[in-house]
Amino acid sequence: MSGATVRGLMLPKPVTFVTGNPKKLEEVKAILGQSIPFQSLKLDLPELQGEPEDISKEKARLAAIQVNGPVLVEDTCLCFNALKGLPGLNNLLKAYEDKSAYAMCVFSLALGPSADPITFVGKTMGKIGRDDFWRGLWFNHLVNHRVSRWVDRLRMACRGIGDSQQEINLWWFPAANIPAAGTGEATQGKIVQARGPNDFGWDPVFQPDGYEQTYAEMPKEEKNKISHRYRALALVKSHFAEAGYTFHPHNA
Ligand SMILES: O=c1nc[nH]c2c1ncn2[C@H]1C[C@H](O)[C@@H](COP(=O)(O)OP(=O)(O)OP(=O)(O)O)O1
Ligand SMILES: [Mg+2]
Repeated sequence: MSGATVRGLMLPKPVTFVTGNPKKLEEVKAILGQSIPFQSLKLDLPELQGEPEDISKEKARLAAIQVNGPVLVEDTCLCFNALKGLPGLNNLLKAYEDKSAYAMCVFSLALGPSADPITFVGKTMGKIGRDDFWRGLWFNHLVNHRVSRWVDRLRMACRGIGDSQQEINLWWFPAANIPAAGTGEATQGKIVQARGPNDFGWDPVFQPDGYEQTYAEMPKEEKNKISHRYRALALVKSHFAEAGYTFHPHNA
């Protein structure tokens, strides 16, 4: 977390949580409850290349300009510990053995269009797939010319389902540039057996430590008690409690 905190600062209006993802919004509502007054807005913000914290901050800057007021945004990724750096053959083979991973959520709060965003990071450790569910590596040679340029952390996204309803395609993308499905810009993919409802990203393939269930198999309330999003929002809440922001009475 960075940036000076001014106690009791009056914000011109309630915070706007900006996202294009309705499932995220659902969770943020459930986790925040009445603790922070916020409204939501669906905007498709461009995601620039870089480290997750920088991507998140940049999203906040762009959102605060559009909203012209205080905004909260988040950027989420699922990261394989074995895939630090590029998923070359060696790292992919390592990932076959070491399925440990973490889900990470980076919230950024920008108090206004010219404010420096403050970030809050939450991580939940776990693993991807389970030995008996692991279907093997799937090398796909849509290798992208950009990968050689971007020796950068890769992000994983989930694009639809595999050959059967029970399988999930996970793809690695350079940095933040997760393209629309079917544009052929992925680097490599993997097929993992899905467990649980398949309606929110990689939830059916991420199993948090200490659980036998994937996020998707857990009751929503349970995920919301241990998730990367929950942990990041706990920091956002304490920031609001410490800062004691007030809201302009005419716009609240
Ligand atoms: O708790 C989660 N459980 C499972 N999957 C998740 C979760 N949270 C994000 N995801 C997925 C959505 C997207 O495929 C990727 C990150 O994308 P990310 O850019 O952060 O979100 P987004 O583009 O869907 O919405 P936004 O408008 O807030 O940027 O991971
Ligand atoms: Mg996005």
